[in-house]
Amino acid sequence: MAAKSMKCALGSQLLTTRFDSQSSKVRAFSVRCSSVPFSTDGAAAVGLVERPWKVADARLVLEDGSIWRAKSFGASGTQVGEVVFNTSLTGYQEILTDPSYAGQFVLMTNPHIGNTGVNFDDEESKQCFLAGLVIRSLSISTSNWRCTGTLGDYLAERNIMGIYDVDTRAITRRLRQDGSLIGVLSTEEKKTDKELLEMSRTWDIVGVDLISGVSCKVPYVWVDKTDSEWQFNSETKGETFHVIAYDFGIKHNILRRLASYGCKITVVPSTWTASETLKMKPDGVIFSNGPGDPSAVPYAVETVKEIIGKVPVFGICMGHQLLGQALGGSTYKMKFGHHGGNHPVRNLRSGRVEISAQNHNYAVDPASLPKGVQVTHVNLNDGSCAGLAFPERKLMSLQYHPEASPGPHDSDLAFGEFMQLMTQEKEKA
Ligand SMILES: NC(=O)CC[C@H](N)C(=O)O
Repeated sequence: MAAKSMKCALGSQLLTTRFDSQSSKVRAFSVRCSSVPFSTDGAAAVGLVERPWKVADARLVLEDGSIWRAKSFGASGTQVGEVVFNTSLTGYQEILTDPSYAGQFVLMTNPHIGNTGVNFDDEESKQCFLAGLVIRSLSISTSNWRCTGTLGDYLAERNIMGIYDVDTRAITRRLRQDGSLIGVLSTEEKKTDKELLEMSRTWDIVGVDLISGVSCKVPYVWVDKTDSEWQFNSETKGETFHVIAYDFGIKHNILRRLASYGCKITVVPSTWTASETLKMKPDGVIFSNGPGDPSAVPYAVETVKEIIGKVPVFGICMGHQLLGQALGGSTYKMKFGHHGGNHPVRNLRSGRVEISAQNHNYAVDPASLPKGVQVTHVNLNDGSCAGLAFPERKLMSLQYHPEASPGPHDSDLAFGEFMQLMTQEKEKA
């Protein structure tokens, strides 16, 4: 009798299914769990026998003095960072690999995370730069045709801490009320609550250059495109533009979308000078997304200043904030920022509302911008500036993510607008 065995690795657990290929009947089924939890309420579990899959106790100590007890998965140790909440329902792997989260703990408001595991295609950068992951319930099993591993193993291999069985709703309400908070996550029992609190109160993310830690070190050429189901814009002319993309922490899908629109792309480090860029005679320049405080990177603002007006430029998120500053405007820190795949934005030129993917803690103050700069998009949740254009100086920018990944694709047309900007410029020459 021909029998086959299918194995699916789930952390250090093993799920084995044996089936008879002639009768197609499952003959044996076993699940071994040692690191993947069932969701249990921490308080309710008191007095119960410890579950075998629990890795370690962890504490998240926030700077307001609150202490959140949780269970740990992924890496162990002690880590400090700013806690932000993300309202995306899907796409945790893209979120984990978005370099703009460097220095931050991402708390997912969706309570059930890990159910699709991880795969090779959903990486948005070569590394996880975030401080850690905070979730309510870690899925006991993974089920997806692309799955190549579990979330727990993925985080452990990348030395990223995660916690589950923590009241993510209560923390989110606190962050909404009081604003973003610095926190320290620790699995080290010998560290006292006081020590961890002290650590959270002496660390700061404002004024720190986080871009230099995530940017590439040398230029490289990007060629990968998105798959065919991403072809939303039938009006692309198929012209080839050479685009220089400044890597302030660039997400791969920005590069894939540009490649799909027919661009030849050279990615350059954040410190690449304007004169080196202009010498390469690009048709356009992208200023990418990136982590941290836009006021902490004056060298990048200088570079942007020297490039604008000379070639068409498109700023995305951090790139948009740097453009705002380069134009003479100012940026400010928001109360708790925007993080998620469900933010409504109004395109003021078309009147169209786009549901957008967002991830930022800073915003451009439109009142600080000089005459001639147009606010093209507004976030409908709080009225903040979500996009700019200055046709005279061939620039456009968005505070959010037209490349999605994860998130809705409503704003992909922005890449088409950038192609138009480059076409107009080519026609003038
Ligand atoms: N996604 C990004 O580029 C983030 C921009 C900036 N670091 C902010 O938090 O506002």
